[in-house]
Amino acid sequence: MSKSSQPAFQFPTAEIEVERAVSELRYGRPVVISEGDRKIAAVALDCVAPSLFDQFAAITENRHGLLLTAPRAARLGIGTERDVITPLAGLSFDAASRLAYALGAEKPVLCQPADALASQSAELARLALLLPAMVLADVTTMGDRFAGCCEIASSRLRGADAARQRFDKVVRTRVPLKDLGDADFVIFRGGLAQKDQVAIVVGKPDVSKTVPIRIHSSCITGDLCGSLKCDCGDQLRNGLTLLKQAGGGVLIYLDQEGRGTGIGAKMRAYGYQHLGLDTIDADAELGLAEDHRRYEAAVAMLRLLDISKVAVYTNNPTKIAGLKLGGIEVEARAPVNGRVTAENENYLRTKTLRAGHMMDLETLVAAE
Ligand SMILES: Nc1nc2c(ncn2[C@@H]2O[C@H](COP(=O)(O)OP(=O)(O)OP(=O)(O)O)[C@@H](O)[C@H]2O)c(=O)[nH]1
Ligand SMILES: [Zn+2]
Repeated sequence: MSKSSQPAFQFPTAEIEVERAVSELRYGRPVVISEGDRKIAAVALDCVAPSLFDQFAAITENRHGLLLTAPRAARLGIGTERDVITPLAGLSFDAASRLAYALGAEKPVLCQPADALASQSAELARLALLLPAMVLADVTTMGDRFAGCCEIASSRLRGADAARQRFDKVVRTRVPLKDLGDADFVIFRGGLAQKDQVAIVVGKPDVSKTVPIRIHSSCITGDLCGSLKCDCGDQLRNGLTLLKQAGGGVLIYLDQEGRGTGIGAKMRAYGYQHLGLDTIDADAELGLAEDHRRYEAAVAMLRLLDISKVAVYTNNPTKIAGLKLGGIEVEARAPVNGRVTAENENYLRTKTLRAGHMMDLETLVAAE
């Protein structure tokens, strides 16, 4: 066998490149995103070390800028519906951070619309569960100053989208649950920069018929610790009970802390909620949209469980839309509620009024 035909490891897929770029951002290192001849370098303010931030400024000769996503720009009073970039020349790490996500920051004097390549860097940050506050510089003509950094073509970012629905079933094992009897925990692996996902099969649902399901987004504070700030813990346990009462069903537990923004962003947002902002405005201060969740994983998991027709326990219309988009037939929808408390009432009201959740809050409050 000639040398050139020797077998060799190659990892050419778009999702592997994206996952490497995501990992670099999470370690606080710059990533170069290219399109044709054009290249931008991007580093996430959320986890770059101040010394590397200064180094980035020096290497780009202060020609760096900060991406302000459309929600952040709106909170700063910038009249635009697009992402914008504001110059960072002369600004310290702390000043840039204030501009990126502090409450009450002043509107920057200069900004220009961000192009698609710059906005794509925010998409990478979201995949990395980092704030989309990206420090950017056009490095097209900067030679090999960023040669040591991970580089990804923007087409690879788009090309990786298909991986969001590629999952494998890893293992299915029985777990006895309090008050519910035996359940099967089915673990799935795959997607794009995702942790393992879990489906909990309660009882013995007949997958050839309409299967009762709940799609539940992870909430460490509520599900695990009984936080009173949201209704998640109650919804998780009530959801499992409803599935049992329906004769068996499946709870898909998705790794989507903080509506897909990650626990770090969620805790920053809680800090702003303690100062009076509602759940949506608090996220917008951080540059985040109303909801970052996607449901390809849920669709893939249902398919791997041979389920194509479901009745869903949810109050959230976007979950139903996500399932339908993936070709799952949604035959019915039923509510699943938790206790309304003094601490979560505003949160539930915001979900109803601003995010269109199908909840009759006044009746729930009256029932308390
Ligand atoms: N960003 C953010 N996320 C939150 C906040 N409170 C709760 N969450 C997250 O919101 C999500 C709620 O998940 P679910 O209970 O499955 O969903 P839901 O959108 O309320 O819909 P249903 O419960 O199905 O009606 C979880 O990912 C929580 O971690 C908050 O104040 N900010
Ligand atoms: Zn919660």
